[in-house]
Amino acid sequence: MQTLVVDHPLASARLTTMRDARTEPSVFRAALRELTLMLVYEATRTIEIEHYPIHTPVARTTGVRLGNPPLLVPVLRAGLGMAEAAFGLLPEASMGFVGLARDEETHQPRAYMESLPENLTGRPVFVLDPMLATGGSLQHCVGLLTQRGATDVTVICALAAPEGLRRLEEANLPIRVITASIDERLNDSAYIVPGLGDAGDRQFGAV
Ligand SMILES: O=P(O)(O)OC[C@H]1O[C@H](OP(=O)(O)OP(=O)(O)O)[C@H](O)[C@@H]1O
Ligand SMILES: O=c1cc[nH]c(=O)[nH]1
Ligand SMILES: [Mg+2]
Repeated sequence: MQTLVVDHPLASARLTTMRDARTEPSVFRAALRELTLMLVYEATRTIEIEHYPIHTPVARTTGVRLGNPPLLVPVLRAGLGMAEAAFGLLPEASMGFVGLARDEETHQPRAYMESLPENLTGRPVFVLDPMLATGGSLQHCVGLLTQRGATDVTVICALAAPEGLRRLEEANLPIRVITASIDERLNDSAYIVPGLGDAGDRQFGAV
């Protein structure tokens, strides 16, 4: 499994805003949107392109467009805060949705929503979720994608825990992970340390 840490100063500054417990939800959402732009920019560096002829006002030249736009899959709720930014950079993309909520006691993901194309053979997929903690939620989500034939999955997250990365690595999934930070560890409640708390609650309020 390939893991890319985007440790750009602008990314680190947005992440710091998100980590700070004093940050208001509206500011947290803006920082996540801007961080997502940077992560998606890196994720698309090697995306398939095709060349085609165009005319500028001055001359003929060769242009570039995406050859095989990805399916974007935000993981609800917290991944919703990344959806608009990713779609903005990739207007040619389509979007599917997966809803998962982690049980507070067992830390296992409970699936409550799934809206995905039947066949993902040959289609790149970008999964959007700010948090990779135990890795259970993303392992479940990637499982839904590989069952449909996906073999090229990029997981884009703001923060990852070493434990979750290890779990995904051991599951031998066809994925690469792009994140702004690999934090220290998980605590006894399976929260990332130092982390940023509950990414869903920080954006939308506690439910
Ligand atoms: O790696 P894991 O241990 O599975 O934890 C990560 C998951 O936890 C958070 O979602 P949560 O379950 O809190 O749902 P929410 O987005 O509705 O808050 C987060 O957005 C991930 O989906
Ligand atoms: O630290 C964590 C772990 C799981 N989910 C979150 O939102 N935050
Ligand atoms: Mg949550």
